[in-house]
Amino acid sequence: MADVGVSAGYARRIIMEQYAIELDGIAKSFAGKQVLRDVNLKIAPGTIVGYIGQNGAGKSTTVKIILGLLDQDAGTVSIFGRAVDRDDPMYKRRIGYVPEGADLFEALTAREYLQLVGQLYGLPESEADYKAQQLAEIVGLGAAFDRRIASYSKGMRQLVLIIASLLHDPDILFWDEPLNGLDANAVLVVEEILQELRNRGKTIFYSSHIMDVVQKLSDRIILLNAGTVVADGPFNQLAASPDTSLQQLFNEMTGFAEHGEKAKAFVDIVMGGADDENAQADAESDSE
Ligand SMILES: Nc1ncnc2c1ncn2[C@@H]1O[C@H](COP(=O)(O)OP(=O)(O)OP(=O)(O)O)[C@@H](O)[C@H]1O
Repeated sequence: MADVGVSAGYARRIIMEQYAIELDGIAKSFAGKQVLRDVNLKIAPGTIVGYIGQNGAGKSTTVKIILGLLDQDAGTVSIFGRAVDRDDPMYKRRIGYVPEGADLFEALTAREYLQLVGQLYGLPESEADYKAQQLAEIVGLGAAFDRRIASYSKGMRQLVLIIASLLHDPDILFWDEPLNGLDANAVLVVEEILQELRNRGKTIFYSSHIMDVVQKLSDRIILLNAGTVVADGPFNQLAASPDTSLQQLFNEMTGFAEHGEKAKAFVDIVMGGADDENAQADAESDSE
């Protein structure tokens, strides 16, 4: 029976790790304005979660609270069954983050930047360097690896951020608009990487405004509207019919149906009061 302790410990670990991310009653206000209200989520490991919502819905605020970058006003956050502790190195090592439009150190080369990031995550310099270079070569950054980031295009910078988020082999990834600036081929590679990571048990919390990609990639979609979760589930369970797109669902759930009218009013103003001219022309033809 010598192995009973090991088995019990293992079983306990499995139970503790039942959820990669758990939010319980999260609330947050800024200057009296409530941005998140009673957000409750339980996310199993090995899931791609598409976290969507209109501008200002509270997506980044949620992610910053999970990452320990912001304090919530109420509620608890647990990562693999442990309450968030920003001083706990285990916690940091299990998480990778691609922030939207992050500033990179322009004066550094990709090699120098990624070595630095790797070391911050506790990797030995030589290991960080070797791993970063291999990853860079696969995504087509090999030739530019020793060039300063200042000379990089938007898509190349995005690839550097993606590599930086993965160097330490985290278990949970927070990716905010990860496909920003990538060309069509790079998009395909990154989408495949995402699915491969999920297939190997990683949990991906994916925020994007590109609805067809979220629909295609996500195992579970969470729609936040004005700080409240208004839809949560696999897309095929949320959609009213097989013909419904996530874009339609999004418009419906966020109460937005006037995109056509808004576009027309906008272009009318761009073109110098076309409506006024049309109204005048109509009035003239009526009086004839
Ligand atoms: N540090 C802050 N101080 C004051 N208000 C803030 C702060 N951070 C966010 N907010 C406000 O909280 C609300 C939610 O912002 P958040 O960035 O979480 O939205 P989001 O869903 O990520 O939007 P987007 O899709 O535009 O990135 C917005 O009204 C924003 O102005």
